Amino acid sequence: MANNSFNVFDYEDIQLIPQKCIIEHRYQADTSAQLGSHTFKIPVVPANMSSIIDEKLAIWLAQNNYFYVMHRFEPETRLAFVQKMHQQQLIASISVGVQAQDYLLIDQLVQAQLAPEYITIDIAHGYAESVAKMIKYIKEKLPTTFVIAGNIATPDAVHFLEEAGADATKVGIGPGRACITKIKTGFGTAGWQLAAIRMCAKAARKPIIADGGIRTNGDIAKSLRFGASFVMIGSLLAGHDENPGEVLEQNGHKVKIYYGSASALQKGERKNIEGKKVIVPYKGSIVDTLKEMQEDLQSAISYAGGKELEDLRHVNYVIIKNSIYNGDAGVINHDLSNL
Ligand SMILES: NC(=O)C1=CN([C@@H]2O[C@H](COP(=O)(O)OP(=O)(O)OC[C@H]3O[C@@H](n4cnc5c(N)ncnc54)[C@H](OP(=O)(O)O)[C@@H]3O)[C@@H](O)[C@H]2O)C=CC1
Ligand SMILES: Nc1nc2c(ncn2[C@@H]2O[C@H](COP(=O)(O)O)[C@@H](O)[C@H]2O)c(=O)[nH]1
Repeated sequence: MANNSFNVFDYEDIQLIPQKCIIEHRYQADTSAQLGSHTFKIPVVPANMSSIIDEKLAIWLAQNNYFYVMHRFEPETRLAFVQKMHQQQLIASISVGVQAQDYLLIDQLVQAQLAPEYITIDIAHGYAESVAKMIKYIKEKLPTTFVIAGNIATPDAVHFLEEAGADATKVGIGPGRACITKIKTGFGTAGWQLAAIRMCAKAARKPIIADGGIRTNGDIAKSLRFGASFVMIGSLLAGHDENPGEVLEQNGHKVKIYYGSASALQKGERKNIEGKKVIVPYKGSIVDTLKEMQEDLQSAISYAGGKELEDLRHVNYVIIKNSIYNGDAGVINHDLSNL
């Protein structure tokens, strides 16, 4: 792929074309999505970031049949977390890196006879031997665990991780709202994330999780159209009562803080910083936001002329650069709350 450039597009450049409706009501559209041996309510997973998810939210998500991935930034709590989830007969889904402590955790899980249903290997540059080695280690020690590996940006990387044994790959380098990778390194899929998903999905033999850059609920349907099986979301699922952190006040408005996993705030030092802190509006309960995501997906399925998520995958589309805000592309915060 070196020295090549591509015709690319992103979420705001695409509109999906409606087909004849075949359902009488939107509630008849089935948004359930399978990953591994479990089926979840919607094909959406909150980002495994410490400003998005904590143990309490993980339990609520699991109890309510949403897929979740716990973050890896309190490494010493992970073993007890898996134990706690299994005691409650809930799915355990955790994150690991590629350091010695992560290998130790796998050994401890084996010793305790605790096999999490899902392990996500979460590192910034996932097209790496270190990730292949960790995939193989998990697959050898915990063969029943579904392994998600990332993050990556290219078909080559998809092949590499699938060859190593990954059950799913996570695509997206730099499109995140709290991300500054593009600015700091010149690399990534920021600005062409949807095209990257398409390229990776065409190459993939296993599910792809589209990670980062989702700014509206319609972007979820678009991700599925271009081959994603699931979508990982940070900023759109930030700012709720259930997200970690206090509700603050700024200029008379309630807000919360959303920060990147590679931000100084997360790392506690200024070393290899590729993330930032973002102030997001306070949005109330995540229950309502997730419900609205499901309703919007049901509506999307109906526009696709279908009755399940699979029907979104075959609709036609048009590419019109920056068209979706009807010429109002200058509106960058995409605040739809007063419509
Ligand atoms: N999706 C995305 O666009 C990005 C996501 N993140 C998230 O931030 C978190 C923390 O990431 P971070 O602390 O930066 O690194 P990681 O924790 O991801 O680093 C994992 C390992 O990879 C090594 N490494 C080699 N090259 C790179 C590279 N270009 N970028 C990062 N690591 C590299 C690191 O070594 P060493 O530290 O010695 O270099 C380290 O041993 C993770 O959760 C990650 O997913 C971060 C950046 C981009
Ligand atoms: N480059 C960075 N990417 C990061 C960082 N922290 C998280 N992330 C990625 O962003 C998505 C969420 O994106 P959003 O657009 O929905 O907000 C998350 O899942 C990670 O992949 C970071 O510090 N730097």
